[in-house]
Amino acid sequence: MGGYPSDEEWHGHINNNDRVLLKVIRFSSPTSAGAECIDPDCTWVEQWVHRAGPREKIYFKPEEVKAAIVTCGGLCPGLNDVIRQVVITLEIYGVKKIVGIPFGYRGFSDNDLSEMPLSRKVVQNIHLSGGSLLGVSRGGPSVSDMVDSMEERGINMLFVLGGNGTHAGANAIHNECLKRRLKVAVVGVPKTIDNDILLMDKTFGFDTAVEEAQRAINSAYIEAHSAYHGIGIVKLMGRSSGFIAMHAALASGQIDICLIPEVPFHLHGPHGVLRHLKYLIETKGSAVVCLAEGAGQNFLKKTNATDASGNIVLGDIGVHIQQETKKYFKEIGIHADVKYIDPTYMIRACRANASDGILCAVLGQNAVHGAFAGYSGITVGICNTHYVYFPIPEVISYPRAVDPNSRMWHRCLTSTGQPDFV
Ligand SMILES: Nc1ncnc2c1ncn2[C@@H]1O[C@H](COP(=O)(O)OP(=O)(O)O)[C@@H](O)[C@H]1O
Ligand SMILES: O=P(O)(O)OC[C@H]1O[C@](O)(COP(=O)(O)O)[C@@H](O)[C@@H]1O
Ligand SMILES: [Mg+2]
Repeated sequence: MGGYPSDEEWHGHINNNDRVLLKVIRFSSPTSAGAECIDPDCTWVEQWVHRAGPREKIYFKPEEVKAAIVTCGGLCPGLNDVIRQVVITLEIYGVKKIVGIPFGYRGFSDNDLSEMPLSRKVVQNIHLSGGSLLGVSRGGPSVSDMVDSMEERGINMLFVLGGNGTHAGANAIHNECLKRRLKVAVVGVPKTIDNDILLMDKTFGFDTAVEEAQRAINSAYIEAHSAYHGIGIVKLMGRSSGFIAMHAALASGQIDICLIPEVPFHLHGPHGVLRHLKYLIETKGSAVVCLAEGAGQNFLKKTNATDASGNIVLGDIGVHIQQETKKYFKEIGIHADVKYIDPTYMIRACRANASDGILCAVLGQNAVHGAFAGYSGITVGICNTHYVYFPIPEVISYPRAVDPNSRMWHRCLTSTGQPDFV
């Protein structure tokens, strides 16, 4: 009757052969919306990944583990939640030596930066604020220098929180450890506010970003709607993919034009954005535009500048569209009150919302389970609502992008009512 089940009845461990399907729709025809078929019969191809979670047999003795956590790239809501959960889970396994590497990969080589001892006490409340307790950075030392540093410090478990670039680094560290025959587990937790990592339902921080983006959109809407012929332009993050812009446009229901890097558009001409803005001003009296920062880069002068990680430094498309809009309305002799909002760093610095908080907690726990299971060169994620381990190279082979033929983009177009701008 009730009570706690005995150990024999408590099936709390994940079997090493448990699998999660990558694709769960059996398309009946290549003409079905969103169909991905290898032949006209849409033959079923089973693709799967390992299920994440605690294993009965563990590969490391907790007392022999020195675990390190590093956070790299740009900020993203939820970094502290993941750090916190990794530390707490490591302690539950019995690990005593847990450290944070300060300021991303740079912390491995910069002698002025000492590692930060971590414990439940240190991390207990860190999720209550945004940012990263450990700090972040772009660029940093060579892979062999990082592995030298890990050897010197005796680190045999490394948890790497970051995006595509960070994961390329993590995979290179994993390969270097293999080459040196080091018994080290390198486990990633994908951090990308842009949601541009392949095969995952979503990455942590994305939900929060969309929620915060909506606030900026709402302000732009109120400004535009309250002004005579008001036009609000909101720039959102998304270097190469427009997920935040697309989702925020859909969520807010206040966007008339959504521009993303994946979908080319004209500004001028009969089918251009500006002509549609004129139509909106004439028919609705105001308009709100949201755009991902990587959209319309073809309109801006290329500088060939890169940041310390090698990412191309983008021009400000928001400012460009604001200027072109002002010029256009002046030329056609129609009054327009154009306001531009760039909330990007305000969005990125937020603490995670409840849904991301839960995702971060589960990912953090599963990262530790994965390392103890003996996996390395893997990253944790959510796939078709189940938590899984992905091989790193599979998820970073190219950045995930919005498919302009996808149902989600068409849902967004239905919501905004915008035409094609080409
Ligand atoms: N191809 C790569 N191989 C190894 N390390 C990389 C690679 N690309 C980026 N990095 C390193 O990963 C870290 C984060 O990369 P960055 O592109 O800034 O952010 P993100 O991981 O969010 O994409 C930086 O320290 C950078 O030097
Ligand atoms: O100003 P920073 O720190 O270079 O960050 C800006 C970039 O950060 C991003 O949000 C993505 O950062 P990550 O690649 O680190 O996830 C981009 O959309 C944006 O271009
Ligand atoms: Mg990157």
